[in-house]
Amino acid sequence: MEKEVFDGLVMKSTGSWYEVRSSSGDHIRCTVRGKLRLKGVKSTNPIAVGDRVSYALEDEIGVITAVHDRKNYIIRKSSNLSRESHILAANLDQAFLVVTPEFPKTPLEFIDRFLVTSEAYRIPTSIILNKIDLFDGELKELADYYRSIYEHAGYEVIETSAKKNIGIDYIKEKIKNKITVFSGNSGVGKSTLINCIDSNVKLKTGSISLYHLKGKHTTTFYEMVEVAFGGFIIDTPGIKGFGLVDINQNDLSHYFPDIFKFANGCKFDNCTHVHEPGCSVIKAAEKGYIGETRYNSYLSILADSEEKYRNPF
Ligand SMILES: Nc1nc2c(ncn2[C@@H]2O[C@H](COP(=O)(O)OP(=O)(O)OP(=O)(O)O)[C@@H](O)[C@H]2O)c(=O)[nH]1
Ligand SMILES: [Zn+2]
Repeated sequence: MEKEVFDGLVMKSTGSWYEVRSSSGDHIRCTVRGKLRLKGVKSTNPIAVGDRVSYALEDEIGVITAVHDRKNYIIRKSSNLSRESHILAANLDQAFLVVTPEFPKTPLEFIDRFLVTSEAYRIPTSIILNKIDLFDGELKELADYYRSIYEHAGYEVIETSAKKNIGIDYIKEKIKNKITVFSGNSGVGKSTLINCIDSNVKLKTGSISLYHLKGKHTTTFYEMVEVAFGGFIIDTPGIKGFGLVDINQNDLSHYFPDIFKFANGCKFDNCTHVHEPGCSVIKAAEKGYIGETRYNSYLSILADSEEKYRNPF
């Protein structure tokens, strides 16, 4: 007799077993047997947090039989030397990048690099300007400066104070029934914020060591947590952006929507918008239509990718 197959959502992955949430909310420990064929992805882990899977039950244990098509995923190279990649999470509805203009200062270029990766992965991203309670008086200008840069670039900027309970209801509304990744530098208040959203949520990330021929190397697995009012949160402590995306120099401007919208006026199709004559991006930057800091980050990331191109190892 054919075994009954259920649909579930992967909440946790350790690389060897998975925690899958059933449609009724139970958590089932699952394994994978044999090889799961996945289209187009060469990765060390076939299943990641956020994956929707089919599984069959054998006694109390689930066996994952299929991974459903992903709408997106974030991936990291297993190591610098490796061609294999590790999928960190899949099917993300949105990312919240938590930043503070001071205490501690989140560098603008860090924000821009994060946004490049989230654009590349097609994950809608909002910027959360946290600790807004600290930015009154003279410091208000600084918060306004951050806000205006990213609103002008087309991103939603949400001001919050985890301490004074500002903006929290709005965040809750946005999280409801979605998979949301929280990211941001250490100390910006991610944990405090998440604790305000749902005080029962205790986020963890597990580090599991994998031994490769080239020596020890640590891989981080993400874990998803369900919030009481519906929805799932993934916390990504300390990571820089979503990790590596290989971006072709000609494609970089695609990931700056505020820059890319001017690119179709450029004289040359392969314009890098750095020095070319007849470049409408340069013109737009000079006229202030493109934010100065955004354009500078574009140049800086482009220079990095040129460097990598010349010295791939
Ligand atoms: N004034 C003020 N302080 C805050 C706010 N949110 C968080 N903090 C404080 O900022 C410090 C860092 O907060 P955490 O929540 O630990 O920061 P985190 O981003 O989770 O840091 P990591 O765990 O290192 O990634 C703590 O002392 C918090 O009390 C806020 O809205 N206003
Ligand atoms: Zn151009």
